[in-house]
Amino acid sequence: MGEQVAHDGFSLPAIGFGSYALNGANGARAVQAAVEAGYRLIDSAFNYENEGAVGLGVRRAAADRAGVIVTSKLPGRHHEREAALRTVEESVYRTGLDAIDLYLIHWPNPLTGRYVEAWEALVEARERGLVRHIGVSNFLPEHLERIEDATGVRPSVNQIELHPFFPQEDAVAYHRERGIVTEAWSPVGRGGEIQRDPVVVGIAESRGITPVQAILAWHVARGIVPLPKSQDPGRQRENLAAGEIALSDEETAAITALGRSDGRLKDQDPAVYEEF
Ligand SMILES: NC(=O)C1=CN([C@@H]2O[C@H](COP(=O)(O)OP(=O)(O)OC[C@H]3O[C@@H](n4cnc5c(N)ncnc54)[C@H](OP(=O)(O)O)[C@@H]3O)[C@@H](O)[C@H]2O)C=CC1
Ligand SMILES: O=C(O)C(=O)[C@@H](O)[C@H](O)C(=O)CO
Repeated sequence: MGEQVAHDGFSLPAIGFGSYALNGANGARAVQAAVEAGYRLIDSAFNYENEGAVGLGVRRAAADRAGVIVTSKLPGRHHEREAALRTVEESVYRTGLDAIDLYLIHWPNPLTGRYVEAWEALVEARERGLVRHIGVSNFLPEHLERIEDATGVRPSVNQIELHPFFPQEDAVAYHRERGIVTEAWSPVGRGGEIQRDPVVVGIAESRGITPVQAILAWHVARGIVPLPKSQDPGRQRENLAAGEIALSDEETAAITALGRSDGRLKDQDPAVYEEF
């Protein structure tokens, strides 16, 4: 249930796995457990310094590597063409895999203003076979339009901050019209206050599911691919199972209504934020 297909036919599972702060031996164990639990989309980034742990976890898992979509992301300091291509090559090397399945520009860094060059480099990396699919993260519509106008290539995915306090209705509608799959980062609000919200708790109790499952089912109902991170195999399974829960339109609308104008977790507005 809930698989999402991009304009180019690239298909993503209903729920993926986040890996921020899963590093070293513990990180590799957590990723291996996630793949063995059934996750088929793993998120990572050059900046997380865990592409090695992610690759090792995927390779160790008792699963068909070909069915697992491994993602990484290009950091802001490497948007220049040569640096970008070197970084992608290094990412592939660190994973120990033949290629990376999905590679994103991590942040547009619009003040520096080299994201079109970075996109051209990702198009080239795909042509060279270093990566299979390309996309972006934290891009606003103006950034999406600029890269497509410059290259004729539309990203398959845009990964953005998205959780009940920040439901991003306009961005989700914009992506849907263009066949760009929306992935949600910090989909359960980094495990904070959202889980105790009375609306979320009420829906969870009425269905006999956990608050985190109610939140993840809300993403799935909206056609969004959430990327929950958990180091714990039990919570990993709990989160993945939320892909089978179908919320009603009323329940989905009630959670969307929790959105706040100041709902971002941190001061990271992609219109001005620059990430190294
Ligand atoms: N593109 C971008 O700019 C960004 C991308 N990301 C990506 O998105 C992923 C997810 O976002 P992240 O910021 O990690 O936050 P999440 O919203 O995934 O929350 C993770 C936190 O929630 C806890 N948690 C997970 N599942 C449960 C559960 N079932 N019950 C209770 N607590 C739970 C985890 O604890 P525990 O591990 O102990 O279970 C952890 O503390 C990242 O890991 C990263 O891959 C994140 C930020 C920015
Ligand atoms: O984790 C990521 O992908 C980031 O881009 C970070 O900037 C993240 O948003 C963060 O807040 C790390 O503390």
